[in-house]
Amino acid sequence: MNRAKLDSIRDAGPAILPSLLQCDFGNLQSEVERLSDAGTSVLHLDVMDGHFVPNLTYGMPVVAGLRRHTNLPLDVHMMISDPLAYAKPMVDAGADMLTFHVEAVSDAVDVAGQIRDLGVGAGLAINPDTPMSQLEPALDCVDMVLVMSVQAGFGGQSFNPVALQRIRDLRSRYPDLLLEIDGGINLATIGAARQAGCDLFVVGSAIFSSDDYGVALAGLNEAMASAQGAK
Ligand SMILES: O=C(CO)[C@H](O)[C@H](O)COP(=O)(O)O
Ligand SMILES: [Co+2]
Repeated sequence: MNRAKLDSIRDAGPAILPSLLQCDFGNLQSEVERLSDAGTSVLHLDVMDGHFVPNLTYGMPVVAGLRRHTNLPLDVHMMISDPLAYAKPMVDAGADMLTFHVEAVSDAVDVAGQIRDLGVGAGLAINPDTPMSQLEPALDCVDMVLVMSVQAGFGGQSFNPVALQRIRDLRSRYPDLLLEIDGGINLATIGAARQAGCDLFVVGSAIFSSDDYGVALAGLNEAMASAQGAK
């Protein structure tokens, strides 16, 4: 199945993952081509159910449509109340990494195991207000931790620096764990996140507010690469 793509996500790091949340959904195929031409190596897809978060985006048909038009690995951020109900349909649609929220489930170890059994990577996300202790039981059972630097649900929010200390702590305890950060990442914040030890940087507004995705990505890559103390 898709675990080879998990390796390509891991190998891509440090990398910027465009979040399609703020793209032109009327021209999705062309948006993905523009991102691909600009050097994107992994796409981040925000799935919201209007229940776990007060916002609604898209589901399997859009993921499957993207899958038909790109070979890029698809990193699916599931902001939904019942991730297991949609895990297999999402994998069948073409997801390569399924990230669920620790706040949404009662047994993250079980959910991660069931996702991995589907042949894809399992990611575990945590909102800024949730105690890190909630991650503990599952940290040895996931392929990636997504540290939210905004409250999940909307693009265009301001970066919450609590994420930096969280990344630092996780990095010092788990040198090889894939770490992703999501929310408010831009030219002013990406360097600190890299310095903290992050591998994957989800970026929405800071790319889609630009007319030229190549220029936006080049600037972000430069800011990331020049951060001191990177892993
Ligand atoms: O998960 C998300 C929101 O819950 C998005 O991935 C994130 O907000 C990206 O957008 P921006 O860079 O504008 O913050
Ligand atoms: Co996201």
